[in-house]
Amino acid sequence: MAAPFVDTARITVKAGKGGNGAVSFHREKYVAAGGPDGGDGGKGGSVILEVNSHMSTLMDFRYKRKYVAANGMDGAGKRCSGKDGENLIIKVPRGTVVRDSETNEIICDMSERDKPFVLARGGNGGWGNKHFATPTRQVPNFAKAGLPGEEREVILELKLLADVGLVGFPNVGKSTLLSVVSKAQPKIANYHFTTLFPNLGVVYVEEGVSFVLADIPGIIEGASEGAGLGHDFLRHVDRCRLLIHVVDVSGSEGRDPVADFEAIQAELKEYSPELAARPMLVAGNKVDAAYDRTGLEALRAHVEQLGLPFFEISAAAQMGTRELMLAAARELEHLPPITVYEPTYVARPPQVDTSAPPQIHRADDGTWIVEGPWLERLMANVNFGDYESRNWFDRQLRQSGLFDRLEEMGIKDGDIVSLYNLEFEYQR
Ligand SMILES: Nc1nc2c(ncn2[C@@H]2O[C@H](COP(=O)(O)OP(=O)(O)OP(=O)(O)O)[C@@H](O)[C@H]2O)c(=O)[nH]1
Ligand SMILES: [Mg+2]
Repeated sequence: MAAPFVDTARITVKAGKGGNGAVSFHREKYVAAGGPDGGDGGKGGSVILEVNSHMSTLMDFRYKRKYVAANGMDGAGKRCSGKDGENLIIKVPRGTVVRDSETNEIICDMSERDKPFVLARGGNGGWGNKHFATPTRQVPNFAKAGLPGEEREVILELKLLADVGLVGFPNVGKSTLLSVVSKAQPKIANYHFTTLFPNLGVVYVEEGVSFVLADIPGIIEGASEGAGLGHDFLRHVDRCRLLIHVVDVSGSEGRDPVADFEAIQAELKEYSPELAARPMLVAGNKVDAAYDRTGLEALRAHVEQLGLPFFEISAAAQMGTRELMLAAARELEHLPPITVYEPTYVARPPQVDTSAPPQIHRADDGTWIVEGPWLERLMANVNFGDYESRNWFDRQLRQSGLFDRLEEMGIKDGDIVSLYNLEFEYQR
């Protein structure tokens, strides 16, 4: 499978514990009772979030879920303070929103923020006994322990996923286009619904000019009623500033480009009128195979009449693709970011028949791999950025009997379960 698309992750962060203060007394030859000289413990390291603008997904967080900063060192004699624990810096893509996993409250929004954010504060070091000598207590035989560091579980969600989104019927060459203009390697095949999860790629247009391009599953007529993969995954292009509508103009499948174009426009409108009205470029693809140019020219006339720019391309032969990307970059220059976080569309989860038993096998590394056609459909329709949608997904999984099956097979707490592009630790 191509690099999975991850727009949400759950991680635990733990700041370092403060070092303990020391109990120690000054010792020197011929000095009988030296005073207390126990040093303080060092401060525990904090866990700090920082934006890295080169990251565009939350992928890394699938593989590492626990982030622990270093503890402070204990104090020592001779008034030596313990060393502070080192801070742990976690890099997140710009646009990451951090929520508390229990209350779902937004802790911080790393969209506009260029300053680091302290997510979990390190515990203070304990005082050494040198602080506790008083005229009446000359031999303080105690010191303070370091304080624990903060620990919390948070959910990272990525918004502003891509600047430009590819939309169109299945099999028109959206993934091929992404693969030739970026380093992304989405799955490409000559059948419908090759792409099940969105793919992202960074398009470097010229020095200093780049944007993120998203390739999503194809949509078909009736998608708003749940046909094909439905249209819920359009949420992944909800926040794209620009859409590129890809149409197959080769006439190879006996399709009419103008009718195809209009059918997709209608589905976009059905999903969200706002999205349908987004700035759009239209790409007539597979011109290399368009032996009859009638459909192509009809589409060009139709699109230009609507006032939309039209591009003739062959993604496979890389013809016209650079011009298209340059035009996209030029458009983006004057399109403001879309910062509404809450999706304008509330997902209506489709009916998914989960009665067929899933296929389960155990990988060499112990991961439980779960596969099944209904699972694909669940995955394509869940929006992990949306609380309701996540709950719906959880419910469906539970009802499917998957967890009972896993328990029969001997799954233990802490084992990793992998469902397509989602991995989680099993907890009873
Ligand atoms: N002749 C020709 N074939 C192309 C071109 N671009 C893509 N194809 C072929 O069209 C088929 C579908 O390409 P994909 O890129 O997988 O299409 P898609 O739109 O991503 O399809 P879904 O993921 O199913 O929505 C593949 O067999 C490609 O090789 C092109 O410019 N010319
Ligand atoms: Mg595809």
